[in-house]
Amino acid sequence: MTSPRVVAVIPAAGVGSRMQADRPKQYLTLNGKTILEHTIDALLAHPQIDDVVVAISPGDAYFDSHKLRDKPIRVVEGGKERADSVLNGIMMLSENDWALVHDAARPCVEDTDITSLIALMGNKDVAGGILATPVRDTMKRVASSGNVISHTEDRDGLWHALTPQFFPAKLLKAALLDGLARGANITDEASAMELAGYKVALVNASPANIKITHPADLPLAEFYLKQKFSAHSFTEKSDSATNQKAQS
Ligand SMILES: Nc1ccn([C@@H]2O[C@H](COP(=O)(O)OP(=O)(O)OP(=O)(O)O)[C@@H](O)[C@H]2O)c(=O)n1
Ligand SMILES: C[C@](O)(CO)[C@H](O)COP(=O)(O)O
Repeated sequence: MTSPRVVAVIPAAGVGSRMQADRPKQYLTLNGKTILEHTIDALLAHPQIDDVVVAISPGDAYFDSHKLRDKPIRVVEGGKERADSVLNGIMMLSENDWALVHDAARPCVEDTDITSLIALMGNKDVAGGILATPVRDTMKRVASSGNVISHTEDRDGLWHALTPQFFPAKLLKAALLDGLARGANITDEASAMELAGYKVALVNASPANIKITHPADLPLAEFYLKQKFSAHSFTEKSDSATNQKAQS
């Protein structure tokens, strides 16, 4: 029996209001490429990802000018909320596919972390999983309004959910439809799967996989992308050196 396909679904239909830029943040340029192109290229480059679906806003005025349709991807319309965009993307998948949902705003994702996440496909104890990183700061809860601390949250066992988030497309589609129908606040795929009663695993991943949200995130993402690129080119150089040695 052939193994299920892994299809990346990239929600890229946001407006980026918190970035306060002159365009949606996924079309801001870092190191010569748009954030969206960095993210698409990172997923297309992963050997275990079979297909890429991108959800863009119906009124997107940037996608075509950046020649992104020239890439081997499929494009769908995004929706009002992120969960709607994800659902529209998942509608393009077959029943046996696994969906690897990854924010367009996270271009710094490490391929090794994606590999670790996809390995969950063989784990029968969970429905799927997400990349995550442990909370490092003391976490405070403020009173309902204002900025006065009501108490300190126990941070033991607290994690930042990242993306990609990886589940069988059939289960995720049903969980999203049910969660949205119930009016639940679905801010990531795992919250829909948890609501549906599934076990979801965390994969401890690089904290460099930031979601570019505010202006201060841009230079940090630029730094991480440069690090990634130099690490990959070092690997390619050392691999080719090894191959040359093997052939000599
Ligand atoms: N209706 C929406 C809203 C968000 N997204 C995508 O979901 C990802 C994470 O969302 P977020 O960081 O909140 O992006 P925005 O919604 O664009 O940002 P903001 O909340 O600041 O407007 C982004 O890649 C964004 O493009 C989407 O596809 N469809
Ligand atoms: C999916 C996500 O990136 C996991 O942390 C996050 O929930 C997206 O939230 P946003 O408000 O749509 O940026």
